[in-house]
Amino acid sequence: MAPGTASLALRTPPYFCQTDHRQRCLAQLRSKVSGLEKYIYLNGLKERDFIIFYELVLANVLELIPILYTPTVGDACSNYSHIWRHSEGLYISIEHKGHIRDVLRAWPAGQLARIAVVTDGSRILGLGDLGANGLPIAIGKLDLYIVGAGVRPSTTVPICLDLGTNTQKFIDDPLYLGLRRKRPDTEEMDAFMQEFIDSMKEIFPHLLVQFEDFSTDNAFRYLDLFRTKYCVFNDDVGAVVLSGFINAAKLSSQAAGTPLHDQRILFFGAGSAGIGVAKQLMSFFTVLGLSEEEAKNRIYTVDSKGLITADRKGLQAHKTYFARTDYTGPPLTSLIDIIRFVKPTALLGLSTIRNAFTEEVVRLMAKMNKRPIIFPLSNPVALCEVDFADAVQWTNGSVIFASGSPYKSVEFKGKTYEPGQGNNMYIFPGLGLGTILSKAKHVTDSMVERASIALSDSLTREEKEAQLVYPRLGRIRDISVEIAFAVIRAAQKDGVDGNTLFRNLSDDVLFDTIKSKQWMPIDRRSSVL
Ligand SMILES: NC(=O)c1ccc[n+]([C@@H]2O[C@H](COP(=O)([O-])OP(=O)(O)OC[C@H]3O[C@@H](n4cnc5c(N)ncnc54)[C@H](O)[C@@H]3O)[C@@H](O)[C@H]2O)c1
Ligand SMILES: O=C(O)C[C@H](O)C(=O)O
Ligand SMILES: [Mg+2]
Repeated sequence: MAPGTASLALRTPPYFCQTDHRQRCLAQLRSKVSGLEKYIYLNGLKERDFIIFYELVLANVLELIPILYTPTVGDACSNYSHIWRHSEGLYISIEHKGHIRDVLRAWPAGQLARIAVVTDGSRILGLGDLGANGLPIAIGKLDLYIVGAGVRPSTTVPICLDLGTNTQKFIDDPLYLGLRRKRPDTEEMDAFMQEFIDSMKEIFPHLLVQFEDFSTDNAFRYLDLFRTKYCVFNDDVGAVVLSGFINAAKLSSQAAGTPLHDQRILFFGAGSAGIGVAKQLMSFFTVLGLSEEEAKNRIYTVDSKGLITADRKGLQAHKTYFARTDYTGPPLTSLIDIIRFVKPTALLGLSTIRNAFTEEVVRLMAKMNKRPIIFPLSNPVALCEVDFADAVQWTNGSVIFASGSPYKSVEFKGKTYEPGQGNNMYIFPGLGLGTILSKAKHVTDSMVERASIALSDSLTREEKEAQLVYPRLGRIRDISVEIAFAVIRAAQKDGVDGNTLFRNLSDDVLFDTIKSKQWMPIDRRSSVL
């Protein structure tokens, strides 16, 4: 026997079968009771055998995505310093300032890197400032790119910027993984971010950067500062809601017998997500022929102080655009009073306030609308504005519903109701794939908008008949191809595509080309580096 063979034979049981082992792993996973235990198991499996890991996720998308991603990833982030097992992403600390390049060089992907998700942990989902515990959100998003769009694992770079945290309990936690200091002031942070983005461009020249879960002001500021110079975007200020809203508005207008542009949208929550989504929804009206002013007039925003009006003192910059000038009375603070004033056809929640859409609120929406659109979009589930079963019951089944986090179907009066999931996970995988394949220099507004429209158009006839507003998640890979296709064509139209060869491809050939580029877990060379 050759040296070493005996020990190898001892390591692998003689009748070991890979297919059985997949089933074994699934059984082991399912034997775990809590979501967090399942997350830890999957995380270990990925480290041990990334092929089996991705095979299992691809074969069980509906069961496993909610563990790797929202909502369970929220628990993983909250507890990350305690459940940490091994290094799995890149930490860049504010103490690395001056030599960020060297830290980036240590990541093995180098020139092969195509996509990074970067968080500074300052607003993870609706869970607040989690500091260095934010890394799993970047990993979860990248798993969606891999599973949902077929991006090659070895080209992904999860990054957590460790700039300290303003959450004292983490600073006091002896197991906390990050820097024990408060976050820097704007000047120090801006200088760090500029060096970071310049270094990224130098070390990873072909990289698309997704900013994720930065606190509101920084989310807007860094996107504005960097988006024309680098290939960056932020999916939290974005597109998925437009897709679902287009389909929801068709159903609700049809039921009411009113024109589509009569929709009036009330945003409960006016942070980076609320205002970002509101801006994206402007195009719903402008493509119907309304002017910018008319479109803006159909959107109302609410924050913790009530309906946002232009006469409010000290209004934050990002809230001024939608501030109302048609209300000058005493501040309208109760959601019921606001709904009575606005008479919305659609109520969207991005407030992080659990159960903010009370029975009274939901019943009032149903009284005012034959088919009220209610989208409680705050993540994770524990912060969702209303549960699906309640929304169905309180509207007697008339609600058109989509939430940020997943809900199960419910039975009501002998009928099955299927919820929509208005989560940006439908958009960013395809948007990323299209951007990478077209080698786009920037992510333009129309690339994002086309991604959104492609998603709303992607419903099958059966899904339309079932009155869904989003396609079923099990089809995410095919949906991502449709989105990537639309994104590539939009990049070409805007002249930002670096891969000009795609311009000459017919639609059918481009479609097949995108499909052929999707990574499948059969290629062991594409290990998670
Ligand atoms: N579904 C999705 O795809 C998606 C995408 C992005 C963000 N989100 C979710 O949206 C939520 C908000 O994210 P963000 O970045 O805008 O957070 P944020 O903290 O910046 O904004 C929260 C907003 O809610 C308002 N608010 C807080 N308490 C309120 C109250 N009692 N009444 C009325 N308004 C109140 C705040 O004033 C603020 O305007 C998070 O839970 C996040 O997970 C969902
Ligand atoms: O991460 C998610 O589930 C969606 C979104 O990016 C969020 O911040 O809530
Ligand atoms: Mg996010």
